Amino acid sequence: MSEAPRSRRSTPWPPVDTESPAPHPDAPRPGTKLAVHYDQCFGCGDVEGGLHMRSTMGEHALVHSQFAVTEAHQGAPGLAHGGLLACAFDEALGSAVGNLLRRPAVTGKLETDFLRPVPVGSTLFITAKVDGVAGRKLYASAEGRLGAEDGSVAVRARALFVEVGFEHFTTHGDPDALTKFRQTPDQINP
Ligand SMILES: CCCCCCCCCCCC(=O)SCCNC(=O)CCNC(=O)[C@H](O)C(C)(C)COP(=O)(O)OP(=O)(O)OC[C@H]1O[C@@H](n2cnc3c(N)ncnc32)[C@H](O)[C@@H]1OP(=O)(O)O
Repeated sequence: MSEAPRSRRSTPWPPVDTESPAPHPDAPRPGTKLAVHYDQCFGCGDVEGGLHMRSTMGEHALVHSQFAVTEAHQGAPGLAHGGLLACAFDEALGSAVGNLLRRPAVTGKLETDFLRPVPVGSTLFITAKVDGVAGRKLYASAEGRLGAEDGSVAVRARALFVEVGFEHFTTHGDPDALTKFRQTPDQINP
C-alpha cells in the first residue's frame, strides 16, 4: 500500500504539553452571534471583496463561522482561492481564541489541509475550537464543511496563536485606526 501524502499524516496536536483551555468568564454564551471585531478586518469587516464572515458561539465551546464563496474569491475559474480559504480559517480560529479566552493574540503559525475543491456559490461551514494553552501559546483547530454543518469536510486547519500585549498593536499598527478600534465595544483590551 502506498504511504499517505506527507501533508495528511497525523502529527501530534497540540505539539507540546498544554493545559485545557478554560473559557473566560465573559466568553459569550452559546447561541450568541459574535460581533465584528474590527470593521476594517478583511475576514469579518465591511471591506469590499472581503470575506464578510459571521460567527456564532456554539455549545461545548465551539465557534461556528460561515464563509460564502463569491466570484471575488476565485483562484481557478469557479473555485475558491486556497489563500483566501486559509484567511477564512485564520478568522474563524482567531474568533474562537479571542472570544473564548479573551486574550489578545496574533497568529504565529497556520496550517491548512485542502481536501476538496470549494466552488464559487458554496458556503463553507467552519467549526473551530481551542485545543490547549501553554503559557502564551494558544492552540486551535477547525474544519470546514461544504454546504451544511454536516456536509463533506473540505478544509482542515490548525493554528498557533501567540498572546501579545497591547503594545504589539501600538508599536506595529496604525495609531489612528487603533484609537477607533479601542472605542468599539467588542474589542479585547488588556
Ligand atoms: C473578541 C475578539 C475576536 C478577535 C478575532 C480575531 C480574528 C482575527 C484573526 C486574524 C489574526 C491574524 O491574522 S494576526 C496577523 C498575522 N500574524 C502576525 O502578524 C504575527 C507576526 N509575528 C509576531 O508578531 C511575532 O513573531 C509573535 C508575536 C507571533 C511572536 O513573537 P514574540 O512575542 O517575540 O514571541 P516568541 O518568543 O517569538 O514566541 C513565543 C512562543 O511561541 C513560539 N512560536 C512563535 N511563532 C511560532 C511558529 N511560527 N511556530 C512555532 N512556534 C512559534 C515560540 O517558539 C515561543 O515558544 P516558547 O519559547 O515560549 O516555548
